Amino acid sequence: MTSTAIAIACTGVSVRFGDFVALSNVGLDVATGQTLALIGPNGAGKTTLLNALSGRLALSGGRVQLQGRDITAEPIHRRARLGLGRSFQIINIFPEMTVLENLRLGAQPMVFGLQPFWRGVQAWPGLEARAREVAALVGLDDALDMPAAVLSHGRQRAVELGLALMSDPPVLLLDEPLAGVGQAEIQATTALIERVRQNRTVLLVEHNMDVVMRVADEVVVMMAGEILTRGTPEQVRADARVRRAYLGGARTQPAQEAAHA
Ligand SMILES: Nc1ncnc2c1ncn2[C@@H]1O[C@H](COP(=O)(O)OP(=O)(O)OP(=O)(O)O)[C@@H](O)[C@H]1O
Repeated sequence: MTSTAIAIACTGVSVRFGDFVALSNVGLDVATGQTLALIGPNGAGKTTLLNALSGRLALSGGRVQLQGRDITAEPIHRRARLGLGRSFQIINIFPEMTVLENLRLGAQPMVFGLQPFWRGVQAWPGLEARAREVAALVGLDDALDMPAAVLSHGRQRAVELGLALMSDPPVLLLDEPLAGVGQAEIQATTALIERVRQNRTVLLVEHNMDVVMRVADEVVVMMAGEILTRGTPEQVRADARVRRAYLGGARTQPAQEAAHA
């Protein structure tokens, strides 16, 4: 496999918060076009890994590569400009602004550095058309002028996803896109994730196993800041160590058992 066949990768990544080791020597690669799900008990380090990849956290050690290019030293906005998109576990939109206004803000990474900052994102010529295109993709074309606050939780999730899609990133990190979405909207939000993953590489953190099994090509299991195992959804589901990791809880299970099992 050439380096460009890997969309995003990290090697030897460690992250510490004071004395606490949140990630320990994590290596991961996601093939171009693949949807890889990252699962593991609470506190395993999944969000921390997304933060390490997207540049929100300083690494204590290790390297990150995007499409064959070392981006370890690049700040968040540069990574975004290079094609790395991100959505958040906690919905990160402006509730009082309309769907269209929110989506326009998602174009920021495309505009950043291309024109003087005082002209702002509103002056970008393709903005309106792109916002409408994305709204249609995420099923919000009927809600463009509504304030985000009046939408259901599932549709607010769609706005959040839409923001990340405005720059059409080839590589997308999704942090629990179903968090807080009620049972009635799980199907629609899952269908949206399936649509969004077409023609791009996705690294998805998700607790809903049915959804993981449905959308992921492969699954990586994390525990206590390390990678426990990786395999197809079926392989991971059948893995006794994975069941033990979940039953044992986040940081109560010794990492050594997993590593040497
Ligand atoms: N900024 C921080 N300062 C101190 N500790 C942190 C910080 N961020 C995360 N942690 C700790 O690092 C560990 C990993 O957290 P992380 O959020 O990455 O876990 P997670 O696998 O995403 O869990 P969840 O499934 O609950 O979202 C946890 O013990 C958490 O308390």
